Amino acid sequence: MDGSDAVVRLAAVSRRFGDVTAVDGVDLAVPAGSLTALLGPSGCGKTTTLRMIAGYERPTAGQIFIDGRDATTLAPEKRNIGMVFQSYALFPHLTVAKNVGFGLKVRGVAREEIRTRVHAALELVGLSDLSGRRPRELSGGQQQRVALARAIAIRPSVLLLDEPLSNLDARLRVQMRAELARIQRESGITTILVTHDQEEALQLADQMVILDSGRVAQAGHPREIFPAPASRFVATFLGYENFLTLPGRGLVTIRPEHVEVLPESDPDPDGGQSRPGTISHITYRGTDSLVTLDVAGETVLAAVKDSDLREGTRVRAVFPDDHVVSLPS
Ligand SMILES: Nc1ncnc2c1ncn2[C@@H]1O[C@H](COP(=O)(O)OP(=O)(O)OP(=O)(O)O)[C@@H](O)[C@H]1O
Repeated sequence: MDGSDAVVRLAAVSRRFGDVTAVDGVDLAVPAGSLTALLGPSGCGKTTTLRMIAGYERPTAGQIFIDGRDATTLAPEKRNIGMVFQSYALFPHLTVAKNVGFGLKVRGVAREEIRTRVHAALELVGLSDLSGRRPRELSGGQQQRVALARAIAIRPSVLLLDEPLSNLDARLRVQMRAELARIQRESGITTILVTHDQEEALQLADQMVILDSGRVAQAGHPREIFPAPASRFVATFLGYENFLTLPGRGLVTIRPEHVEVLPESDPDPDGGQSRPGTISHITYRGTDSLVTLDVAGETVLAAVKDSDLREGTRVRAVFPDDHVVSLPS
């Protein structure tokens, strides 16, 4: 897309802090109603990018457009942005309803209208019954929903979420992820989510933007990126663990669950290449076992279901063509 229908657009945006270039020439277009996930390892520039969109940080170069307007130097409160932080930042002395209505009150919205919008926002996040409680009387997941409702109630042009699920325990995180997907779909609100969790991005995003040292390493729909990472960096970040050179293919990667382990005496299979190797280690993981193979001095990981395999056994590691991804070397 050329970005003309984008709610948020970044054009060659950079941000330096002294010698550190936190964000380095990022172009980004976030279409209306979509969810874009900014993703990458610690220090890659996710939060700085989000803070520049929110207006808490100024770019040292480039431009930011919101709703088609140049917002590069606009104050945060003039940007019509809803934000949810890791810490939720709820007001402890205010009830849930007052927390959710806070942004509307400071914007001078009439009392009746505030009541209607607070009700709708609490309904959307499934908290209508708890509107009179204070934040300390809520679970982490419920506080999270209040923060979301508060951000949505102002009807922002864009909702910015900075690692919103990272303070929740693993089970709740998975539940809230599904809930966030539903809320975003139902509200149709344009959303930018910062996360270092690739599963979260894969599940939620219409567009994934993977950052590496402040630059866009790859951007696209999860279904495009996941099967075809453009570089070793992206592949590693998406959980591809095997990197090896295959004749006719050059440098390739393959996920452990796609490597097959056969008896050494088996013939080369159709539709794939294979290598003899030795099992150096087996880790039982409940639903499968992770088998570490030494293949001519290279380490190959294979996730196998049934395992009467033993350490020290000679085997054949098979790399099926349709799961082998070529990488630039
Ligand atoms: N105010 C600042 N002053 C100096 N350096 C900064 C500042 N803010 C960020 N940086 C640096 O910019 C780089 C990018 O930081 P940023 O917080 O954007 O990364 P991140 O991808 O959000 O990381 P994390 O996942 O750890 O939060 C890092 O090297 C960081 O140390």
